[in-house]
Amino acid sequence: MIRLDSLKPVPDSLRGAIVALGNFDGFHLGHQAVVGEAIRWARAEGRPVVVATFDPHPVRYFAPDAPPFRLTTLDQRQELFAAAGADAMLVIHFGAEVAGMSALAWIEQGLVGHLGAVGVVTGEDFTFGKGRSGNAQVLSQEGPRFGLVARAVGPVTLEGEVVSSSRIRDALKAGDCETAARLLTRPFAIRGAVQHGDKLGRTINFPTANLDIGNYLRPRYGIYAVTGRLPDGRVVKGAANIGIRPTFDPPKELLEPHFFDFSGDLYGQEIEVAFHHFLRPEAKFDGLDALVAQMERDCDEARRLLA
Ligand SMILES: Cc1cc2nc3c(=O)[nH]c(=O)nc-3n(C[C@H](O)[C@H](O)[C@H](O)COP(=O)(O)O)c2cc1C
Ligand SMILES: Nc1ncnc2c1ncn2[C@@H]1O[C@H](COP(=O)(O)OP(=O)(O)O)[C@@H](O)[C@H]1O
Repeated sequence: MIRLDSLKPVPDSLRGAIVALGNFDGFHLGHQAVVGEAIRWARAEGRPVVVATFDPHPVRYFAPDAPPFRLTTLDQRQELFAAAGADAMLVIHFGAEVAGMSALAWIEQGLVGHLGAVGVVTGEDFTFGKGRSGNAQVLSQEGPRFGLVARAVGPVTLEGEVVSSSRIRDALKAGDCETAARLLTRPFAIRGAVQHGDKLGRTINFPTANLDIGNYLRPRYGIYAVTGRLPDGRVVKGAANIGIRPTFDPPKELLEPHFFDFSGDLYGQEIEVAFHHFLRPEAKFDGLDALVAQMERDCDEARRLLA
């Protein structure tokens, strides 16, 4: 799949596209409905489909000190959009220039001028442009002057409530991976390169692949039943600690999965850890024996839950 950059020209083959405009972090059920509508429309007219996303997230620009909240990285989003059937992902670099563009400039210069789009799909509540003055109604009123047709997709509900990124974040902050997975249609997963740690895990027979949590939303700290996707595509089961490992000094924020029935060198390799079930909060243990005994119970429980 092609990755387009809002600062670079768009290849001719992608002009005349139907664009799904949004942020689509998480690519939850609601996002899937917007992108799905763009894909059906494009297929019917034999046009390419471009899915837009922002980097950094506009909230990061307006509130630089807000705690991390991302549900996916750009790479994860690109794979999800590709699997849904999109032809390209457009990364809109969100800075002072984009933040200051009027809704009309978004339409005329961005969607039509830069991208050459002929159709745009958004969620009914999506806003864009300076002062959030742009929305689905503005797109359908002003777009046709520039040859752009707009469609809006209504909210998707699940279990009686609208699906939203904040609902997913709230679930994850409460350790409720199961709800998050239903709204996302897949488990929340953190991807990263395995780093070197204290080399203590192997001495207690629980090696853990250490990952930085980066800009991801922090799920409730604690121990989880997880699966890991390894670089060769293999999926392995495991138990992971996410948090500051209070038994150890100094405390350090990490995601540390121990995979069952696996041995191998993962250092420097990119893996993805999916969160399936919360087991317990992190605890501070008096000594390694007590910690190891608890880790054995955690692994038993994780195996049972993942069976
Ligand atoms: C399933 C599991 C549960 C763990 N629970 C805790 C815990 O409750 N408290 C804690 O301080 N460390 C806990 N740890 C230990 C640390 O995450 C990690 O294994 C230890 O710091 C050794 O790390 P190393 O990879 O840097 O050698 C747990 C690890 C695993 C795999
Ligand atoms: N079953 C396993 N689960 C996780 N990592 C494993 C496993 N077996 C081997 N490893 C390797 O061992 C490393 C972790 O060993 P550990 O002693 O905890 O060292 P560190 O402190 O550097 O993380 C991982 O990064 C990975 O390369």
